[in-house]
Amino acid sequence: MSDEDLPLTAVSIGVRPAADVPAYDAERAEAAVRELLVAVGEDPDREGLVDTPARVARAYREIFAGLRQDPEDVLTTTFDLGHEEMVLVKDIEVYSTCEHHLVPFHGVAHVGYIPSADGRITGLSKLARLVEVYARRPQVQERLTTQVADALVRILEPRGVIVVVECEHLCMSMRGVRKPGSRTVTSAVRGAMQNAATRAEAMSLILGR
Ligand SMILES: Nc1nc2c(ncn2[C@@H]2O[C@H](COP(=O)(O)OP(=O)(O)OP(=O)(O)O)[C@@H](O)[C@H]2O)c(=O)[nH]1
Ligand SMILES: [Zn+2]
Repeated sequence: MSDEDLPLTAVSIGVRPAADVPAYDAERAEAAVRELLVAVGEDPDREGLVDTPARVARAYREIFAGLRQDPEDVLTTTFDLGHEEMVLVKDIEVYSTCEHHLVPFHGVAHVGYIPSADGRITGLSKLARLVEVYARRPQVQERLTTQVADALVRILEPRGVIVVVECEHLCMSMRGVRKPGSRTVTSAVRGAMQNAATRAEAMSLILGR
C-alpha cells in the first residue's frame, strides 16, 4: 500500500501497517551515520568513532522497532473477568523520538479504559506494551496519544478510554528555544470516558488525588 492510499486521519498520517514496512536496512543506516559524522566535521575513522556508525545503526533498529509491530499482536491476551469498572495503569515510562528533530522526548503515559459490557479486559503489561509499539517510531506526542487510544478502542472495544501523555521534548531543552523542564501534556478521551464525572474520576486517579 502506498502512502497515497492511506486515509488522512490523525492516526494514519505517515503510518504504514507493520507488514508494509520494509526490512530494517542496517547497512544503509550505518552509511548514513558515517556521512552525518563527516558532515558535522568529525573524522569517522578516529579511534573513538570507528564503531559508532554500526552502533548507532543497531540502536536505531531498537528505537524504531515499533514501525514493524502491530498493536493487534500486543493486545492478544484478554480475559473475561466480568470486571466492568475502570482499569488505569499510570506512570508508564515513555521514550520516543521527535520526528521533527530525531531527538528524544520522554516522560510518562497514563492509560485507562472501562471494559466492554461483557467485562473483557487485557493484561496490564499489554497497556504498557501498546505504548511501546507507538513510542518506538518517529513520532509527535499528539499522534502517539491518539494512536494508543484508538488502538484500544478498535481492539478491545471497551466502553471508554483515556490516554494522557506528559513529556519533555529534548528538541525544546537542548537546542532551539532551550527551555529545559517544560512538559507537554496531551490527552485522548473516547466513549464513556468523555462523561464529565467519569473523566474527573480518571483524572483524579492519574493525578493521585
Ligand atoms: N505539536 C508538536 N510539535 C512538536 C513535537 N515535537 C516537536 N515539535 C515542534 O515542531 C516544531 C518544528 O518547527 P520548525 O520551525 O519547523 O523547526 P525549528 O526551526 O527547528 O523550530 P524550533 O524548535 O522552534 O527551533 C517546533 O515548534 C517543535 O517544538 C510534538 O510532538 N508535537
Ligand atoms: Zn523535536
